[in-house]
Amino acid sequence: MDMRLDFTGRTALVVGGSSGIGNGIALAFRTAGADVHVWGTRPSAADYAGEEGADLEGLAYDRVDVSDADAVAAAARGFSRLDILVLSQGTVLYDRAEFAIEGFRKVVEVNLNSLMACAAAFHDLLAAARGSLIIVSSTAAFHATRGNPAYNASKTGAYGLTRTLGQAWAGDGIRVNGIAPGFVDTKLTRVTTGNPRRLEQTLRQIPVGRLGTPADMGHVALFLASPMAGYVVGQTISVDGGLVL
Ligand SMILES: NC(=O)c1ccc[n+]([C@@H]2O[C@H](COP(=O)([O-])OP(=O)(O)OC[C@H]3O[C@@H](n4cnc5c(N)ncnc54)[C@H](O)[C@@H]3O)[C@@H](O)[C@H]2O)c1
Ligand SMILES: O=C(O)C(=O)C[C@H](O)[C@H](O)CO
Repeated sequence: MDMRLDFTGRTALVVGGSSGIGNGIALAFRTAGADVHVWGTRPSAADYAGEEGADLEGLAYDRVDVSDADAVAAAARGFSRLDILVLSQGTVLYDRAEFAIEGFRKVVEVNLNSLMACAAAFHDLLAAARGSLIIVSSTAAFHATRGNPAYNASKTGAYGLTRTLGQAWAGDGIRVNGIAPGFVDTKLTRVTTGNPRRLEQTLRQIPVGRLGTPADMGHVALFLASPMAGYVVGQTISVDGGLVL
């Protein structure tokens, strides 16, 4: 039985790893010994300095806009090996902006289309490494959150993509799985957590009675990428304190 969570000598890339959930996942792989790269949207790692939930110490940062598939392919050519790819990029629009087609397209581009761009760009390296791809969707894949048609549809799409790539690429040696976070305290959810009334309503819906943390997501990502999950394919694990129940 191989119960090690030791990723020494492995290379990981976490898209969106410079903040929030992606950062929690990147730090988990860093702690487990991996050589960790992160992609984000700001010009340099220094632009995240001092921001809550952004620890880039020891992580190799590059600015890559993953909604540009050519930029993704070009950046991927800079890698000679990749064992673990985590796709944690995401965005959401408020004030009904997702009901207008421009807003809808913008969100789908980042939350769904870019997943395929990244996965395709790294397929060959992941196959050569018999590696692992982890897609971060959301419990919004399973229940509608008000006012976010593009967010919810893109997350349901991410869930479907995880199953489909899981099936299609298992034979290539790549295990594809997903994490569906519930409600995690990051800047994406500040609109809710920063409002005491909304925060209280949210907490009432979570059986364990607390928000999730990026570290909660990191622990599950380590498991999914490890040999302990060697027979887990195409699955999305809800990591939500019981929210979807
Ligand atoms: N916070 C939650 O409660 C929650 C719940 C469920 C799912 N999620 C999902 O988790 C993921 C991470 O979100 P988060 O909460 O950590 O928020 P976040 O805003 O901290 O993270 C989003 C990340 O995506 C990156 N990103 C956005 N657009 C990009 C682009 N065009 N190119 C490259 N990178 C881009 C950002 O740099 C950022 O690091 C998202 O997919 C989000 O939908 C979050
Ligand atoms: O993915 C989720 O469920 C989130 O919590 C992210 C968003 O903040 C929320 O869905 C928007 O209403």
